[in-house]
Amino acid sequence: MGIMTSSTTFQPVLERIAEEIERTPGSGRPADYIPALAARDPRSFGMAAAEPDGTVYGVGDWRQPFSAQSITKVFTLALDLAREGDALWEHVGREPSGNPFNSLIQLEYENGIPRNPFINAGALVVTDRLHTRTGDASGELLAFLRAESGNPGLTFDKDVAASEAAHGDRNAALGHFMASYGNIDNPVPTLLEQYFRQCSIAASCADLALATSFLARHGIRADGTRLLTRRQAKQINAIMLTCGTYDAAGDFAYRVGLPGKSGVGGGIIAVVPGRCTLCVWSPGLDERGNSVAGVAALDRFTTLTGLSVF
Ligand SMILES: NC(=O)CC[C@H](N)C(=O)O
Repeated sequence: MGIMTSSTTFQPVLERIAEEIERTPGSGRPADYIPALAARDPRSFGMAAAEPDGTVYGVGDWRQPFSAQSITKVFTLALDLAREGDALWEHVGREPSGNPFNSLIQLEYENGIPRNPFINAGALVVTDRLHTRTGDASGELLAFLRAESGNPGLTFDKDVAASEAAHGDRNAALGHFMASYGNIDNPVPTLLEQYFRQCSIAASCADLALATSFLARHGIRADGTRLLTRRQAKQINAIMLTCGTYDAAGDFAYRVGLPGKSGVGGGIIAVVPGRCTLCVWSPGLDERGNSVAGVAALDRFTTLTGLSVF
């Protein structure tokens, strides 16, 4: 297959990738620290590509909802940045952490200011600030995802949220620790409830590829209104590239060459600015919490199409 031109449909390349993935034995394991996620079939695989005009292509389980988890951190960041602008960066950094997504270790050295908005500590800060500004951070997020995906049926998965809350000691520790530095406004239990609801949102590859399209459209929402300035959209894409897959961000950039964001539900979103967005889902994770087949599929996509930011 040659390098893609702007008029090419993405369907054949997605089909080819799905065939290749099917031929490679499934590897990785579903997240087991959130019991409700452990039950997923690691062989599930879906992939969608959305063009900026809303055309979506897909293969496999691309219409099956899965737990969005940390993918939602991209959207809460966008929603908060749109409201508060650069003041946010006094409360959370923009550097890769080089540590696992739920690590506590850097926080004390860095006085309760998390390295970036995509590790759990940073996402807690962003959700806290969005909650202060809107009174309902997770509700704001859900409304945004419904509007951008065009799917009014998107909803929270109460079982996943409850399962995570019941095993949420580490996120609670992060929240309380940052509160001790004055970097959390809301009561920590309120914040955790918001954060677990946020992570529990169930959505398909098609939904999430469409919901990410504002980043391919340089900040413009599905209805044509502007959420982010072009510069802010560029900034979020840059943070996805450097921090979106945690301590594997270097390897993800090396293999895939796109801004991306993973979640422990096995989903990964990625952006080809100006051209398309992608969402791939397969629940088997590597030891850093990224979908094994998902990264492989995105690697194949950029290799086969020649579409990457490099
Ligand atoms: N990497 C992830 O998807 C982590 C999100 C998960 N809800 C957690 O806080 O542990």
